[in-house]
Amino acid sequence: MAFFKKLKDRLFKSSSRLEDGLDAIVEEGGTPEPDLPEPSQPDPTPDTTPGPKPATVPDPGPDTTPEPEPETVPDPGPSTVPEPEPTTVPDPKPDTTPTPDPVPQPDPGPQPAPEPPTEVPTPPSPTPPEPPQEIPQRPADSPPAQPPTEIPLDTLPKGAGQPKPGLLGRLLGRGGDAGVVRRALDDDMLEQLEELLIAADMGVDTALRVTANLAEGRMGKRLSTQEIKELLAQEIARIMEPVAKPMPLYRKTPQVVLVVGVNGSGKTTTIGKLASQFRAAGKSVVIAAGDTFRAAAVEQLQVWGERAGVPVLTAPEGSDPASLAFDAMGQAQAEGADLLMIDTAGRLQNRADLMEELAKIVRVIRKKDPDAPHNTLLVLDATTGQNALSQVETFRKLADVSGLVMTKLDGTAKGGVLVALADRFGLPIHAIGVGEQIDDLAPFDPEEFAAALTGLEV
Ligand SMILES: Nc1nc2c(ncn2[C@@H]2O[C@H](COP(=O)(O)OP(=O)(O)OP(=O)(O)O)[C@@H](O)[C@H]2O)c(=O)[nH]1
Repeated sequence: MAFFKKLKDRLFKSSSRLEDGLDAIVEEGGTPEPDLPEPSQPDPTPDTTPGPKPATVPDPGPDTTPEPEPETVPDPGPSTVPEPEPTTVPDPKPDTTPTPDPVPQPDPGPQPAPEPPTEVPTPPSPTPPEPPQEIPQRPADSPPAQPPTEIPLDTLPKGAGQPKPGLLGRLLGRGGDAGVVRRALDDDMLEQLEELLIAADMGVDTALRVTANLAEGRMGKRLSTQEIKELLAQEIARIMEPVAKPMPLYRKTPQVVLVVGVNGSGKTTTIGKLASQFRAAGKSVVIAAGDTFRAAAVEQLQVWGERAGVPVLTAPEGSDPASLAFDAMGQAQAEGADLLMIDTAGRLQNRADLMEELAKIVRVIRKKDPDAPHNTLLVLDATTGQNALSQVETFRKLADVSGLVMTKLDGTAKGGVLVALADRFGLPIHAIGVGEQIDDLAPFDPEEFAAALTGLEV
């Protein structure tokens, strides 16, 4: 609960925008009601059909998952989805050098994990090559240095997130504090709600979908701000649920995590935060400072490496990032590191160069492990709002993006963009950045997020 409060505080700008807007909408045509509001149930009024809106609306499922989403994998446990390792990355001829490393057996095996003391869910995974474990993400304040292998995130505000049993009941059943202002849901109000969600950067399609779902069966019903918040949170959580997936950890090491994103999106910071969490979970980590063209970026990464207690491999300014990645891979293998995190440049001004640079890094590390990189994380800055959508499109063309991290959700009124991203791309959201400190990377919990975004008290 404490963590939820922190998240809610951090998402203040987004939630207050929604909250203020909702108040204004409800007050505009609403009237205070004394005690019991709308008796709830089967309102005889024949308004079961959600009015004119739904027609416009894309309908819950059409393009939610535009691309096949490699998640063929059987979902083991809580939030472990393995992610089938796309291995699709553009690399026509990976084996310029033979180097047939001893390690790379496909290992389809779903065997139970021997190493972690705690229960590793290790599902019977038919498809994926590796049975991933769990991401070590932990709540900001959990103690470091045990190898929990299980995501401590469940220790968090579960209550906050769970579909609260009485939610609908409360919505429809009571909730009538004296003097609560309610407004009957009509087309005008729906339109205002759509506009509000669009203004919160949810995007047009998603805003339409959310309001249509909210309207279904409720046209003509009188709703208060609080009730609308609850309904919105419910809808948002429903959209986010499928993408809330921690970054999978594979047993095969070193697991290579390529981190991509435009300059300033928070790659370095996120690498530092992740490295710190992995370390806290008992994993050994090596970082490669792959943006060799910017000395400042390298220095910053070194600072984060120090904070996280993780070595940072660098190369002379202007040298070939692929060559650094290759060396780093060698070192990570030699040291028996669990994870190798590779920072990359984010220059989008010249996509051809960047694409070639990323492709070369991939080509080169595959000489040492044909399955690498095992994760390609795209780091997005929430303050860019809708621009994040085009960044995803661009980077998916440049690299085989396997998951997202959204940074700077604190201090922006554009938190709704995460909903748009989930709705549009269906890419796993591994974590969210809610500040500049090392602990300010939170696992992504859809219900907490939805509640925080809508300003719902939990
Ligand atoms: N408020 C806030 N600031 C963040 C967050 N994540 C990163 N930042 C800040 O964003 C700025 C850019 O972060 P970097 O990690 O340097 O971004 P980068 O993508 O590595 O940028 P380059 O090194 O230029 O490629 C820094 O000032 C960070 O402190 C976050 O979650 N919240």
